[in-house]
Amino acid sequence: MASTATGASAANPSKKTAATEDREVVFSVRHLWKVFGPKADKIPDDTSVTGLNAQELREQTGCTAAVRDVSFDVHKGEVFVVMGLSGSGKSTLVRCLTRLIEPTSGDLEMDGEDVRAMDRGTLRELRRRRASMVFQHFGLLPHRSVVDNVAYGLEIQGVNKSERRERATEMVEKVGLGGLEKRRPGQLSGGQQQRVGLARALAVDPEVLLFDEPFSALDPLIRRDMQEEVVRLHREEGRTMVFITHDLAEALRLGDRIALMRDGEIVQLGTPEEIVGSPADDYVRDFVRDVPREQVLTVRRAMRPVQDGEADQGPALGPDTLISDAIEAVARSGGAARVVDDGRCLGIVDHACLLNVVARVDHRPEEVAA
Ligand SMILES: Nc1ncnc2c1ncn2[C@@H]1O[C@H](COP(=O)(O)OP(=O)(O)OP(=O)(O)O)[C@@H](O)[C@H]1O
Repeated sequence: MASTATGASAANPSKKTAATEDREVVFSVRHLWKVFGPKADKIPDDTSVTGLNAQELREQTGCTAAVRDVSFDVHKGEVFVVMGLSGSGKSTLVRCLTRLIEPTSGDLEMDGEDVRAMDRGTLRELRRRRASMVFQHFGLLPHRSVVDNVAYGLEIQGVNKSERRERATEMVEKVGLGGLEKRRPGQLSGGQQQRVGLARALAVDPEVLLFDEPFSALDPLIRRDMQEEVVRLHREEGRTMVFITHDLAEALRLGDRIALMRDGEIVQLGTPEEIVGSPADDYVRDFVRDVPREQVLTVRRAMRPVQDGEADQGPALGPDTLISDAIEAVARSGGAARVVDDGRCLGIVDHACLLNVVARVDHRPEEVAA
């Protein structure tokens, strides 16, 4: 299946999607392939093998298509999450964006520039200044202090000492490590070390931050802390982020949009609400089966048409109100609530529609009655 940027479910486009569609494109990826193995470059154009599944392809050609005909855009200011099980192609895909791994075929642009045509010098600059990677193993220099580790990227850029000190100190402060500037990495906890890695990536003020499973080695509480840190930084700075994870809860918490990968393909690309509320196939449905829907889906998905006399009664909720909050509002008022946008009543949520969403009954109450 060719994966496209329009792979997002159109059934119930949320506001988030509408907003991101108007945005500037940072990365544009079209029909991207990365094939490992003998004569890899022949695979993408060979229609006698492109239809094979991963195992058949391996058996017949000795090749692995880690990324397989993938197309999508990353919009300015969004958190774009690449999610999938181990071996689904997440790291390969994200490394292809800055050619840390060389794509086999396809088109790849950053800010409208052809990344595949860039020479080594331009690429180096792109990785240093425009698209910084934050790794799981953050690669801190053990004999340098926190602040010198953070300043390292600036040093490579040739920024003078006093300026890099100043910027590094500011970043250390920003990620909540104020007071620990002089410590060495070995004197920090795992979470603190990860913050140093994050501060180092931020110090060069890149247009995009690329995160490769940065928090997977952290214990759950610290991990949650770091996720909140990323959300906070994103909210404050609006920086574009591409975030790899195999953890669905992390993807749902952080992502404006999520690309769900399987065997090198994007099986669905959409907002958390689209992925959870309208899974593209049984694989995705199974993937999201245990997600508490009321904490991801909004009243847009639950509401029913307004009937006579309902448009000005009951509590008013915005269309992006989570089902869990709507349940509370409806329970408190004892009756139905209105979904109101810009003073216009879009629909009604009552006990039955809210229960239907939680119970995964997708038809509307009036259809049940009919
Ligand atoms: N250098 C390589 N040579 C051959 N095959 C490779 C190479 N790198 C990755 N692969 C294969 O490509 C596929 C995708 O790997 P990739 O590391 O991108 O997956 P991932 O989703 O990031 O996995 P994980 O979550 O375990 O890091 C896997 O089948 C992997 O074995």
